[in-house]
Amino acid sequence: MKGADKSKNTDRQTAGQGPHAVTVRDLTRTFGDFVAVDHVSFDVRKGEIFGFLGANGAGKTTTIKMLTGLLAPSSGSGTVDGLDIVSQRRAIRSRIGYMSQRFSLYDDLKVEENLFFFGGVYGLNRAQVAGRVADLEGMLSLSAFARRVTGSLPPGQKQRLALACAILHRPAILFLDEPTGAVDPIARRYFWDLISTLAGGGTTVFVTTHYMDEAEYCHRLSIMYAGRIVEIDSPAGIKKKYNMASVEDVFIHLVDR
Ligand SMILES: Nc1ncnc2c1ncn2[C@@H]1O[C@H](COP(=O)(O)OP(=O)(O)OP(=O)(O)O)[C@@H](O)[C@H]1O
Repeated sequence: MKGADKSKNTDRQTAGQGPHAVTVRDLTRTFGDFVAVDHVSFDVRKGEIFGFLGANGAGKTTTIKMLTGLLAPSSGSGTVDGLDIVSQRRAIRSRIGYMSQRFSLYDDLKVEENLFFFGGVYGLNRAQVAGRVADLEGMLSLSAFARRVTGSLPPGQKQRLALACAILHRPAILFLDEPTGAVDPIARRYFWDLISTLAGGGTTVFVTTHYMDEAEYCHRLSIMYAGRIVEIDSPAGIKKKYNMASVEDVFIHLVDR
């Protein structure tokens, strides 16, 4: 595997050092008496692949919703690409890409129609979308199935299309919420090559996953438990600290309470 070669993790720990793509301080979100995200603080470096891990219900999606302007924090603060997550929510939307396991594509539209639709949502005209799709051809090979109806595509191709739609407007930060949940191991591995290529080009990638082999491809990991971040470091640093052979072992040690 070229892009996502685990042996490159050491180099990646220094990737994107400098100004932060995301900063979060004491970010908290309650639903009634329930504290879903509890005084969370962290920074994500520009160009970093930041893995945001946690068991079901740990508070990952709630955190992402606050960072992407979909949910107001109860308290605390944060910036995304230098913009305030409370007062500059609208401006943040044009700087970020978002893709989830559900892919959010229109199944009844052709592939190219989905691209033009999402390009339009991001303010691109047809010529700009066509130009960007041509630029992405080498990476995503969309032309082979551009005229097919999206609903008829196998999951791996749908995933590539969803990624293309999320990066048409060249976002500075790409949020991926369990992006590989629906695809087979070959498509997952291919997808991580794409993620590495994007990060190599300077895009910051903020990704949640339940696959611990994927966690190993990230520059740094945050592990969340019951609304709090209980560990944050590189995969190598985390394994060394707990003297364990895999991120999965550390993850289970930290969240299986
Ligand atoms: N709108 C809401 N109202 C009440 N509780 C909520 C709401 N949204 C989330 N929660 C609760 O907050 C907690 C955190 O949910 P969240 O979806 O952020 O977890 P997660 O880490 O993303 O989990 P998963 O891996 O299952 O996606 C859960 O207990 C969830 O039930």
